[in-house]
Amino acid sequence: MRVAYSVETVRAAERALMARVPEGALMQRAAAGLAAACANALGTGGGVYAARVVVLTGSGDNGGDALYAGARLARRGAGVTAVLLAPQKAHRGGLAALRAAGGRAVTPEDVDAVALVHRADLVLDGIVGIGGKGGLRPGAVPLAEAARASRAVVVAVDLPSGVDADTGEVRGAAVRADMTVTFGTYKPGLLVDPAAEHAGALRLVDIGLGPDLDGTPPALEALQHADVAALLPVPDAESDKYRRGVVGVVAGSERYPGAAVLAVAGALRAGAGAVRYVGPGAQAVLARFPETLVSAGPPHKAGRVQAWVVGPGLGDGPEARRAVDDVLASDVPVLVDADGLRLLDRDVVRSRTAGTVLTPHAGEAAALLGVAREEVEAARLDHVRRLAGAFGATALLKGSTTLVASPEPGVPVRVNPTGTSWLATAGSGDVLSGITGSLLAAGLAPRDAASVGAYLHGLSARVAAGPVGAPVAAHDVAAALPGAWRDIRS
Ligand SMILES: NC(=O)C1=CN([C@@H]2O[C@H](COP(=O)(O)OP(=O)(O)OC[C@H]3O[C@@H](n4cnc5c(N)ncnc54)[C@H](OP(=O)(O)O)[C@@H]3O)[C@@H](O)[C@H]2O)[C@@H](O)CC1
Ligand SMILES: Nc1ncnc2c1ncn2[C@@H]1O[C@H](COP(=O)(O)OP(=O)(O)O)[C@@H](O)[C@H]1O
Ligand SMILES: [K+]
Repeated sequence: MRVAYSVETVRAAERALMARVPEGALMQRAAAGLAAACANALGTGGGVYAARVVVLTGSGDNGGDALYAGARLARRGAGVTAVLLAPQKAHRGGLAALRAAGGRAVTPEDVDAVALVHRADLVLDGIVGIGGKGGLRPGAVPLAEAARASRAVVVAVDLPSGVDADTGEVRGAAVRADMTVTFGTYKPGLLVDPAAEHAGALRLVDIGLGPDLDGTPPALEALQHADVAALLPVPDAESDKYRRGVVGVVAGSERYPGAAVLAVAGALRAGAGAVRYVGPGAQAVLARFPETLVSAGPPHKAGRVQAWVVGPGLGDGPEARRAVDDVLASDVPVLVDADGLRLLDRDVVRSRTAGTVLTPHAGEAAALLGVAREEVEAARLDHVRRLAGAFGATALLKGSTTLVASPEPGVPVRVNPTGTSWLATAGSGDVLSGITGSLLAAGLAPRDAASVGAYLHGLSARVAAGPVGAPVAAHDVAAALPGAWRDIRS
């Protein structure tokens, strides 16, 4: 499991650890790891010796880390120039170390710092770290832009400056890095868009914070293969189709029978023993998947299921509304997606005794919360938590980083690491509903079903897109599910 802690927790752990280690030790650990990562990055170009390194230096310890790392690179023969954005407040020890190693320090008033950045092989972004508030200040903006436009490798120190460490929001200008070297633990902003997009590849440097973080719940978790393998419902000798779970799918309409086919396609390959389909798309479903158990009539007359999926392609007529109400009145877990989300009654969801999973994209989440879509996209973490709290349900917010929040406060939000933008294709959300519903029917808790569902879905899309990447259609994602399972279990 990859985890990320809030700034408050990081600060508390740092204080506890600092009391036990010599002064400055943590910064030296950070700088050593940072310099090694930079040397590595330069190694793939011309190497450290004679490389042109520019250190963008702010007023705090983030700049201190960058200056000490610059000193280490200077000792190995790099030409290192620190551009001091707040000369009076630049980290004294770091500055002295850089100068002693043969590096120099300048200010944007003395030199054309933008030109320096343009000529650099590597730019270290030590403007601001976890002490930052808001976007970059005006003086730093041209330098960040120059770094992006140059052919230099841009390495962010702890965080890309200008992004919010706790929320993943980017309110204003921010550095765009090729790589972020972060210390002690991941910060939520490194894993959640839009901030995560600014971070590039992530490297975590161990500075010994682990024991002081243990015992505090992280803000975010990202499942990895081993975690998912332990949660996948694998049949054993005692299993039969009913014990593996039956998932009911209420999806599709005369107008959109394809949504039914795609949701069933996901459900059939995600672990339940059988799939029941209820709705007007039965013919299309059976033509594609003869193993589906179809029925006409209301969902509650369809026979026993262990979980329902309701909503994809359902439309919003009276039949659709009745189907949503019927399913929500059941005492088994229910996943509500797409059109189903428009037909929801918040109080009905809140009063359910079995689990409910809501799977909106940003636009649907915005409608459920009564805010603008752009606000949801800008502050995904905040809105997925609000959605879960408001509906007393597990919320899975789809998009560039898919997030899963539980209604209980204090439970870490799960962020899906397997997503790929090849998934941005019509109908792929229907497949995700089927997968996640199937996992619910197989007995996974709502939060696990949603996060394992998103993981399998993203991985299947990657498998389908292939190592180089190529367009995939939603049914390709469903067809690639067995490959993703095998990859996780091997
Ligand atoms: N935690 C750990 O275990 C370890 C942490 N370590 C390192 O320390 C870093 C945190 O250092 P920190 O506390 O000195 O804060 P930091 O981010 O340098 O900001 C300082 C000042 O910047 C300013 N400022 C604010 N917003 C701004 C903006 N948008 N744009 C520009 N400037 C802005 C504001 O000062 P002001 O100018 O307002 O006086 C603020 O006070 C951390 O990220 C990591 O790199 C490691 O050494 C090892 C162990
Ligand atoms: N830029 C992106 N990067 C990664 N995944 C994405 C991106 N855009 C969309 N997705 C994923 O694609 C799926 C689209 O689902 P949805 O919006 O419901 O579409 P549809 O209704 O057409 O099925 C979701 O799983 C979502 O997380
Ligand atoms: K930084």
